[in-house]
Amino acid sequence: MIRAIVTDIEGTTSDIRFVHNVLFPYAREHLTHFIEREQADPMVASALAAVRAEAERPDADLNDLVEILYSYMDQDRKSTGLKALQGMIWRDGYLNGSFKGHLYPDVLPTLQQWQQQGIGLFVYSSGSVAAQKLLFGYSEAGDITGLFSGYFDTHVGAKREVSSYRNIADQIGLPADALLFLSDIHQELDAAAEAGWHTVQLIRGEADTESRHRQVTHFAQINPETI
Ligand SMILES: CSCCC(=O)C(=O)COP(=O)(O)O
Ligand SMILES: [Mg+2]
Repeated sequence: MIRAIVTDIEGTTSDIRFVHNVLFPYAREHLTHFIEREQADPMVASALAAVRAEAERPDADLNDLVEILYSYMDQDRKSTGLKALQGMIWRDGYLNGSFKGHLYPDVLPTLQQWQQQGIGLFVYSSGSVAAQKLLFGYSEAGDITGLFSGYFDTHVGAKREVSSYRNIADQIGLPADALLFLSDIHQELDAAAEAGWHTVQLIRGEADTESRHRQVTHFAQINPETI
């Protein structure tokens, strides 16, 4: 029996184009000024230290860090330091009304239904937990963070690693076969399935012919009671 559902964001609850055409360019545009302005903030300093460590460039100055971060953004590298900084930059964009978090229309009513059924709801994204809370806190449907019991980011591990799903199951405190992971990326679902989770793939765009996971186009097609 499914007792908790963990959902990806990009391509699952929200349009990949919102992330790639709105969020990522906003972070890119404001990165240099943000780092110059906020470098003394302990959370910014900690994220910059993480980037120096990841790049194995302990002596990198601000110019070097901007160059490294631009290259990570070009590669869409799921760097924990970059993701922390992007989340902090997006905060300004949400607060000043530059954008709201995109949600597919089927997402909110189905999450509400699952919550009423007593199913725990969680998020797992490469975006930082702070960025996840912003997207759902300033979503097109208003603040829906109350639906979620917890959030996970790359601090538990990368999304294609089996150990990440074991870590999440430990933190939620449920056995793997009581957990359902929703994602658009079959490699992430492969890792979750190897950890013993149930999986469903969201196909919001083109079909994925390489996938061995059950595929749906909307959340409303998923009935946790029959999984
Ligand atoms: C919190 S929305 C931004 C998501 C993000 O930054 C990202 O890189 C999405 O990556 P994912 O592995 O979750 O598809
Ligand atoms: Mg995704």
